[in-house]
Amino acid sequence: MSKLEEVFQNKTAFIPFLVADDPDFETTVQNILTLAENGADIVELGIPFSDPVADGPVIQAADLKAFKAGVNTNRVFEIVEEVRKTSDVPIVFLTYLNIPFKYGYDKFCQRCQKLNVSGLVIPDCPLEEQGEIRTFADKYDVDLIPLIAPTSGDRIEKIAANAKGFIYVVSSLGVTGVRDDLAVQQLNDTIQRIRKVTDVPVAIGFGIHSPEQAEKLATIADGIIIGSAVVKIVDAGHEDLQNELTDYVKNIKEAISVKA
Ligand SMILES: O=P(O)(O)OC[C@@H](O)[C@@H](O)c1c[nH]c2ccccc12
Repeated sequence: MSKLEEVFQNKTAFIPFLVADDPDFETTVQNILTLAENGADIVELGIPFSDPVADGPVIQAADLKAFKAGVNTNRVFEIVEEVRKTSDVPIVFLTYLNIPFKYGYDKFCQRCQKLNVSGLVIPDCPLEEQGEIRTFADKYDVDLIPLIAPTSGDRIEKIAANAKGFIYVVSSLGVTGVRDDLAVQQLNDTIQRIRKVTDVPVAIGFGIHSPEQAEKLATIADGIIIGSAVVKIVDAGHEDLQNELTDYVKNIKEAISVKA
């Protein structure tokens, strides 16, 4: 069982998402630590990319802030390095394929291993195109987290059977961002198909923001991923940001712990 898979043992994992360097280096480090200390089981850290095709307005705006702050891949690794001085919280990167490609797959995955970054979510890299990066991800024990979308159809079993770490089930079509109407029954059907071919944990993301939604989804999934709603709190930039994040994580954590 991979390190990430172990995180899901006996609990529903909460996986909040942040954009690295939004709005700056220090705040990102502090935000990760606050999320970790108050219940985040895995932190998904986005490496900003200039053409984030799967991202909605909230995350795109956060990416722009990070670019203004001067973000680049090395700096994202330095953020993790800083976090590692005080925290072992599991971290996965969300990034588009061009970022590790330009950095060099070997060097990128090696640095992930060194900093204990356990997985990569790469929305523009379908299973069929993983070839090259997979060689290095395997070499350095970094899990490539596959995405399964409502459009995955016949490919669900094949994607699931090849998965390590966890499987990211995308709740709805379109781009990232808060939604009120999630098709729980349809998601459950997808998850049942996945469970027939693998024991790898399944986490749901896209559109989730409220404790009520999280609670409902926790009855069918092993993990809950929340991005835009967390990024919105960060980008409001209130002085008591750390308290706001703390309250948010605690509420979600509590909601998903009362699993039926
Ligand atoms: O923002 P949302 O709707 O809560 O969705 C999660 C999400 O932000 C995070 O996992 C993510 C950020 N960018 C992505 C691109 C593709 C898939 C997933 C993501």
